[in-house]
Amino acid sequence: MPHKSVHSRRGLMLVMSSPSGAGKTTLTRRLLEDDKDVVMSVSATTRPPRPGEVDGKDYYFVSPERFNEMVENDRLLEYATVFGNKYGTPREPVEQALLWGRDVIFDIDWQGTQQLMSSSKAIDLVRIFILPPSIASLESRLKKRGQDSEETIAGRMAKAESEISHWAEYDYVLVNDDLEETYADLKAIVRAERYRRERRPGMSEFVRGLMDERANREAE
Ligand SMILES: Nc1ncnc2c1ncn2[C@@H]1O[C@H](COP(=O)(O)OP(=O)(O)OP(=O)(O)O)[C@@H](O)[C@H]1O
Ligand SMILES: Nc1nc2c(ncn2[C@@H]2O[C@H](COP(=O)(O)O)[C@@H](O)[C@H]2O)c(=O)[nH]1
Repeated sequence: MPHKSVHSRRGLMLVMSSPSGAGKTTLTRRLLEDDKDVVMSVSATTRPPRPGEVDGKDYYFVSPERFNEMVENDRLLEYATVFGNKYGTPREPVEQALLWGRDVIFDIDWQGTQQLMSSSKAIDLVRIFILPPSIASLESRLKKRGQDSEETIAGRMAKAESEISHWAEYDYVLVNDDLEETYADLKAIVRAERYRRERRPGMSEFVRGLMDERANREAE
């Protein structure tokens, strides 16, 4: 049986971005249900909760004053203003999860992704951009979701083009037409990324073991 070092690996930072309504939350939730090695980075936000959203699970819903405090105390890995509200990634839970070799998934916008890229964490990042099959479907998904006012939906649709313009800054681009197909593609990406050589710190030790074994056999 191979030594356990062969299985040790650095956790991934799996970043999901898209225009609002393309489906990143849906895909993220499915992955979290299916794969116990993946944990969610729960963001802090000044936006009010949507019906059914739970504090501490979907977001940490905080006041603008509390958010500013988090920024000043360097408690956020990245933060940005999106659709008029502030959003940010609490630093400590992410660092803790990566230390334990878990993968962390982030539902953040392009500004946050750029900030993570310019930090020391860049080598751990896997950036995935989700596109809708059409602009009409984006709008109908936001309407069908039924959680935002018409005004909010109009605001998000108005920003869709500028969000989409960042697609080329990502490692992978998925067009979320058929949900089952997109989800299968997402799982394939995660599976492959876990095998990247630079994420497998135990591999050198394992290979040294193979060499030693070969030398020992030759000596016998
Ligand atoms: N492939 C799909 N086909 C049809 N509907 C979909 C598909 N993927 C997601 N949806 C639906 O579209 C709506 C928007 O999806 P979701 O909330 O995941 O988007 P989002 O990108 O996270 O948006 P936001 O940035 O506003 O949080 C949801 O009601 C979801 O069920
Ligand atoms: N830069 C960051 N962007 C974030 C974070 N959490 C969420 N988001 C992005 O905001 C919009 C709107 O989200 P919604 O829940 O109000 O629909 C969406 O693009 C998210 O990806 C964050 O911590 N940092």
